[in-house]
Amino acid sequence: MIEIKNINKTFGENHVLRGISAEFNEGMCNLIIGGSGSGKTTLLKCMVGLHEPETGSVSYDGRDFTRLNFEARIDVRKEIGMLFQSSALFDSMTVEENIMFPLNMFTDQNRKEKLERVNFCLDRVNLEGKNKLFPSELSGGMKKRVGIARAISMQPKYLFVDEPNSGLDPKTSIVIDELIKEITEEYTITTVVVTHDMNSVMGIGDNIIFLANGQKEWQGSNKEIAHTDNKELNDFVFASKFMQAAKDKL
Ligand SMILES: Nc1ncnc2c1ncn2[C@@H]1O[C@H](COP(=O)(O)OP(=O)(O)OP(=O)(O)O)[C@@H](O)[C@H]1O
Repeated sequence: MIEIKNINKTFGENHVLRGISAEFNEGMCNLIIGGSGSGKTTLLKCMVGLHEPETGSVSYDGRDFTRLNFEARIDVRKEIGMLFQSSALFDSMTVEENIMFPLNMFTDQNRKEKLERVNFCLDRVNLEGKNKLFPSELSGGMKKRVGIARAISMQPKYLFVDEPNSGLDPKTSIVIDELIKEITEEYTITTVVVTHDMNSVMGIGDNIIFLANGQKEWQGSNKEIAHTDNKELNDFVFASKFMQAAKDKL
């Protein structure tokens, strides 16, 4: 479980996060949603240490990341898998080399062991045999799957995913969402996903944190969201006539 308490983050005069507290549960897809500029990515970056919040704590199963020294932070980082926007694959490396990268960085496994892990992860995301392809030879959905394979290569306890569906068609988006959910449940990972995608919210939102005006406006599950009387959340999630009509039928 990851627990954040009273996170405040400013950029100059811009007070982006205002006292955010929340819990992110193990074996669940925990979603951070909110309008553009509401601070979703900033919160994600504060949680993994890419931004330092001015106040607050980020606790990984009882270990307060914000108060750990450099070496202790590296130990926690080794337990974190990340898939950030555009998959962030290294273009000059093959699929195999991309997935092996964290293993080269953080383990002393021999080449055979690393290759076995790469092949296991590739199988897991249904890309067996694609080892020698370069990112330029992959579709957007395949790139995301390679990103997921790399993110799980170190058998993470925590998985952070920023906009997994950006640039994907609706069908491929669902495949990626389902893969994230399966992996989360199968390996009991605490997964945190930043998303704009309302299909994702309704499909995999076990625990949803809604940000508005720099604050946590609402927290609940996809089952609860349809019956919320929170006006801001309602306006955000069911903004389109189509979504409103779908809600009315629930
Ligand atoms: N490194 C930075 N320096 C200065 N301001 C920043 C920085 N990163 C984010 N911001 C500001 O913080 C605010 C929140 O940005 P953030 O990217 O977290 O929002 P978001 O909810 O993820 O938006 P989107 O959905 O559009 O990606 C914005 O006003 C943005 O300009």
